Amino acid sequence: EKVEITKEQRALIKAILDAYNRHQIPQDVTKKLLQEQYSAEENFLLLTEVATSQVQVLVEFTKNIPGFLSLDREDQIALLKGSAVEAMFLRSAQVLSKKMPSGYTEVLEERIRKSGMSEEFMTPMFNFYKSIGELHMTQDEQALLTTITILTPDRPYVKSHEAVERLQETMLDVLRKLCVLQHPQEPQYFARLLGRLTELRTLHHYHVEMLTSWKTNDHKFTPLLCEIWDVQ
Ligand SMILES: CC(C)c1onc(-c2c(Cl)cccc2Cl)c1COc1ccc2c(ccn2Cc2cccc(C(=O)O)c2)c1
Repeated sequence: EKVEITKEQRALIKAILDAYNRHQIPQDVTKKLLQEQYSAEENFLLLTEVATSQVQVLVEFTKNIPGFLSLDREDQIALLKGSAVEAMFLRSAQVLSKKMPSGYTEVLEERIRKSGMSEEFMTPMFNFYKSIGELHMTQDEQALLTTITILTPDRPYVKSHEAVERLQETMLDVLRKLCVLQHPQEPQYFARLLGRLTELRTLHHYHVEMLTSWKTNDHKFTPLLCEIWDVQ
């Protein structure tokens, strides 16, 4: 049947895309990534700074998702805590799969590879980066997929499951239409995007172990990361 995006859905896409593009990591953080010397300690410190800055960017983005601020306050926190890692894996995949002229992505990738993370997490992480890169998502698809990840109703401690589900379904409907209209030659494209969300959950589980192994090697996190990731 003829798929068409309504006026309201176009407004929704615009609001989310504007929010997604407005929030970038501050220049001084990304400049450091290019300039500082290489060592496991320095790489870990820089990535901690990037992650902390990314969480702040994520909070601002989430506040601009239409309907999010109308959710129960405690549910807003539960959704942010539950989705932060997945949203950051998605964001890092989107950034790393873009070949930047400054050689920025290579530097970033190098620092991740040499940040004291064990091999067993490296492989699935870089496979994920590759699988996201192969999708060649448009900006609005990336922004909507991040929004859908944040609005996942079955995160721990979410009380009004239905309210979150309704909001997520609104976004899923828009993304489905976008995929049909923007990838007409790939009828399974939408399903492939949703398959990435499943992969994100696996990475989320790996991440909990990554944090534990960094903790045991006496690595320090910032207060914001400790709060959002329940690290003591
Ligand atoms: C605490 C720290 C060592 C850490 O623990 N787990 C991860 C971690 C890791 Cl190691 C991978 C994926 C997710 C997380 Cl939380 C990290 C490093 O976190 C990040 C977070 C975001 C990242 C990166 C790398 C790239 N990005 C995206 C990015 C970088 C620069 C600019 C912008 C932008 O939007 O302008 C976006 C690392």
